Amino acid sequence: MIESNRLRIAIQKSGRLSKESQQLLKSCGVKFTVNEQRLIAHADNMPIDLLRVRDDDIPGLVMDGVVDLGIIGENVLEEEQIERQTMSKPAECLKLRQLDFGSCRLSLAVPTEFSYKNASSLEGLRIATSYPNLLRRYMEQQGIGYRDCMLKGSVEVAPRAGLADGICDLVSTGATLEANGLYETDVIYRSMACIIQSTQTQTSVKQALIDKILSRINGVIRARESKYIMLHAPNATLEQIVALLPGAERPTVLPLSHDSNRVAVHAVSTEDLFWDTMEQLTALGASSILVMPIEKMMG
Ligand SMILES: Nc1ncnc2c1ncn2[C@@H]1O[C@H](COP(=O)(O)OP(=O)(O)OP(=O)(O)O)[C@@H](O)[C@H]1O
Ligand SMILES: O=P(O)(O)OC[C@H]1O[C@H](OP(=O)(O)OP(=O)(O)O)[C@H](O)[C@@H]1O
Ligand SMILES: [Mg+2]
Repeated sequence: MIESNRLRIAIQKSGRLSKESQQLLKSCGVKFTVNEQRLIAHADNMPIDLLRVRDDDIPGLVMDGVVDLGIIGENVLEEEQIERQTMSKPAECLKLRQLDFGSCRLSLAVPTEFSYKNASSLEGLRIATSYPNLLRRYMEQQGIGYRDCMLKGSVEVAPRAGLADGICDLVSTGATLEANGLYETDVIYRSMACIIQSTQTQTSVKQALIDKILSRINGVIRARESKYIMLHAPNATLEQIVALLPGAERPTVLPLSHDSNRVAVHAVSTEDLFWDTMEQLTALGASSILVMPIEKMMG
């Protein structure tokens, strides 16, 4: 690790993970301003530096101990790990936790006119991908021989351009596949963003700061997944109403002034309250139902 008493965190400079990575750190109380031209952003209120890089570089920076933490898609992490293992390079890092964004899957896809039965339909054919290691692992598991066409971008256009017969690329809504006349056949890897730590973090001061950030991330994600619910419930249906609140434990029940037939119920729910549950609550006589976001949670 290059000596520095400031914690270094690598995040994607620009792309699918950059806004949410920055937002997550801001929600954890790290104050910084990003200058689009600059590689490094220094936090004003904590000894933390953010390194803004291509996402492909993040796992290597963490595994080589150049930075302490990184926020990265599990797909890129796993790809780099296999790559480094094959080349006998350091491939160790600690996955601290999965995050709540960057959800996508790595899938095989073929042109709409391709008659596909299973992965063996691709035997001997050429597959374009930016993830040669994850693709190879899957095809080896299936016992299928294929040819690689390594592309860093524009993978979806490869079949139409005559470069490959099929592709192995990231899918979220499927809109990009559809726009390119392709359909998804096999999901080979499901991915979310995650936060990783170098195994070389040296000082206890830095480790304490990492522990603090991680505990705050846990709080931010728990809060994002939770809702604060307030409603008025008739005494007669109180039990049924409380039972309908998703994941709510021990709600607070308060008397209402000038109304002895109803009570106010306040509860923290670990899930969103969906419209159909709201309608069931109303059918049980609940009124003044308020569902509010929670900003922070701890303890
Ligand atoms: N459509 C998507 N929806 C949600 N998450 C996605 C989607 N596509 C990719 N991701 C996740 O975001 C990560 C970054 O995707 P992005 O397309 O920004 O990468 P990139 O083009 O390789 O960027 P870079 O310029 O940093 O190399 C992916 O590795 C994956 O984990
Ligand atoms: O299934 P969809 O919702 O259409 O998403 C999938 C697309 O999203 C990603 O690319 P991105 O848009 O991030 O651009 P990129 O090709 O520059 O990486 C990914 O590489 C796919 O091309
Ligand atoms: Mg990349």
